[in-house]
Amino acid sequence: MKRTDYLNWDEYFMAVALLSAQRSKDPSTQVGACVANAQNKIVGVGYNGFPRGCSDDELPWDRSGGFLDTKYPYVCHAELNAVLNAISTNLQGCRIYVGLFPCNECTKVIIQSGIREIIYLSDKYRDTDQVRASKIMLDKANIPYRQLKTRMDSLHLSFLLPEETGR
Ligand SMILES: O=c1[nH]c(=O)n([C@H]2C[C@H](O)[C@@H](COP(=O)(O)O)O2)cc1CO
Ligand SMILES: [Zn+2]
Repeated sequence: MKRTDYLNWDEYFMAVALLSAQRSKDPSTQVGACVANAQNKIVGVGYNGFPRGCSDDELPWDRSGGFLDTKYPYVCHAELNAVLNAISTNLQGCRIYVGLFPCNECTKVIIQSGIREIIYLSDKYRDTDQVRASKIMLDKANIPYRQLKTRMDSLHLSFLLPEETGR
């Protein structure tokens, strides 16, 4: 009898996005993204972080203050990193799984890369003009977006060996 509680594809790619988010140093919002192609192969992952060579210890993670004293001008969003880290710049027919609804800047990157669907978890910034602009562009470009519906609230990973957990 095969297992019945295995992850479906949507859950699997979202879990990869959430795992990637655990790499983020942002103290307030950790975002991960995972790009899967039509064959259900992962072709890119990313999380929010400062550009390569820009030290996490020198740039600020603050949310408020003068613009240059906050993270906002510097941080690369998870979706941008996932697309840039992808094995090809042509992501025609791919889906992107992301923990947070993409902002307008990432939406432009997503559309231009050829991604054809967005699956997200949180839409906590839905009342911002950035997210409104995202949805205007996605609707015009005929790129569907949907919130992931899943049976599970959480997923447990253990680094213990099976013999150590007694399972
Ligand atoms: O789609 C997104 N992808 C993404 O990676 N981010 C990042 C940028 C910031 O590091 C963080 C948002 O920070 P905050 O929630 O503190 O404003 O999440 C933010 C968004 C939504 O704007
Ligand atoms: Zn963004």
